[in-house]
Amino acid sequence: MAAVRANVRPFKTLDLYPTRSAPPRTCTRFRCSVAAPPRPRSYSVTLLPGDGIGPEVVSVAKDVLSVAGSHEGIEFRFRVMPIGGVAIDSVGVPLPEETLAAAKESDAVLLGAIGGYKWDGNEKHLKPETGLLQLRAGLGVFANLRPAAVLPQLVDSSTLKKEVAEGVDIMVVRELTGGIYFGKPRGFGTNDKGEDTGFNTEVYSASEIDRLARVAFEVARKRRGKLCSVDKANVLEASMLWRKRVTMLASEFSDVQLSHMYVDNAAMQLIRDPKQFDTIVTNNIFGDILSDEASMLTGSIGMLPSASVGESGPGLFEPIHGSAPDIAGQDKANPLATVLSAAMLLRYGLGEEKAAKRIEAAVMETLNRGFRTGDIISTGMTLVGCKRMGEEVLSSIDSQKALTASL
Ligand SMILES: NC(=O)c1ccc[n+]([C@@H]2O[C@H](COP(=O)([O-])OP(=O)(O)OC[C@H]3O[C@@H](n4cnc5c(N)ncnc54)[C@H](O)[C@@H]3O)[C@@H](O)[C@H]2O)c1
Ligand SMILES: CC(C)[C@H](C(=O)O)[C@@H](O)C(=O)O
Ligand SMILES: [Mg+2]
Repeated sequence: MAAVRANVRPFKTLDLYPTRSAPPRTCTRFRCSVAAPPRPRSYSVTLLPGDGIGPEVVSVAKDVLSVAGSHEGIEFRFRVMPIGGVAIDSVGVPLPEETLAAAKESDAVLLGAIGGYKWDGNEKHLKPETGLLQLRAGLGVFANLRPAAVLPQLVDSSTLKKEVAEGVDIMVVRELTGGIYFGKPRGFGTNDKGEDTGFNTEVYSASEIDRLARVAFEVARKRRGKLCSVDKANVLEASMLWRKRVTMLASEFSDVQLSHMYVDNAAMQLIRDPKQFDTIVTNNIFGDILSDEASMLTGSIGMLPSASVGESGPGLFEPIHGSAPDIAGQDKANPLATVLSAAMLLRYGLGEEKAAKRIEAAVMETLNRGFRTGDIISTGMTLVGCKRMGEEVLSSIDSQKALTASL
């Protein structure tokens, strides 16, 4: 494994849709041409179920990974580690050293969700969310890809009119390890009137913007060639630099059509006419908010996967939703965001395109067969829980296999 880690991994081409071209065996994303090392067929995956619905959805995704992998001759070595609230309760910190070490040593990391009411009042360093931010920073996964595509089967689950929602296919490229989430100074203080204050700092360096923008241009190039950079450059200095750097980089990507939009307008345009967007690139906090908004175009936040990647090392794959404490432990969670994150893990984390496609096709087939969790239910469909949805995806994988065998 050490030899693999010393090289750029073969994984991360940025074609996020299964119907498009297969990934090359060299890394194009960062303009390097290092030959891909021989591809192992046995992978270590660190599972971080976390809190709330996290364990429920990760359990389904683990089974789906195992079965899809077995059909493609892939074996997984899973290691389950604590993060978030469960880690605080068991070892006193939201990201135990052992968890970060295991994640770094593995080939890919799959996370469920963290957080819950129980820990909401904790000090910052003892919040589950702090553990997640430490994990992202520790893995150096600065580029967070959040695809929001309206599947034909779920057009009626969108809260928007059919003609507005149909055909939406957006990729949000969110900066993940900088900006106001990590900027200093931050903290609590007192102003000159003796009032309590709380403060954070939105700060970006040119190199942080450049590396993320390059990923976004490459994503856009492989999609429909349109990149919209979302900022607040009419007010914020960090956004002014953001816009300047993104504009400068555009000359390296003359085949990509770059536009800029203020974030308040972008929030409105996403609802007014979402089909105008192809790829969106934005900072950490705007990306957090806009991707939740974009998820609702597709019917439910329970459908949206994500992949977070850095320049080297394992990627982090997680649904964009949280721990959903309101439905945790009730077998009501939609596991498909995590199942689709597992597909992204195979494609972008491990370069296992066929297995990724197998999972995505099984999800489509399961929806075609009418199975829906409560968040995406519509008239005439069959309401199922989290576990049953997982079983139906597994059965769809097996029926694909049977079909292939009979051809
Ligand atoms: N990456 C993460 O781990 C992550 C992301 C967001 C929020 N959180 C944490 O999760 C906790 C709850 O946050 P929140 O309520 O603002 O957001 P949330 O995403 O957990 O839930 C928002 C709403 O969406 C629903 N929902 C979310 N995922 C679903 C799924 N898979 N299937 C069906 N319905 C689903 C929930 O039931 C809830 O009504 C907080 O502690 C927050 O910090 C964690
Ligand atoms: C839980 C929180 C730290 C996290 C974020 O803000 O990045 C979440 O909202 C997400 O979208 O993954
Ligand atoms: Mg979020």
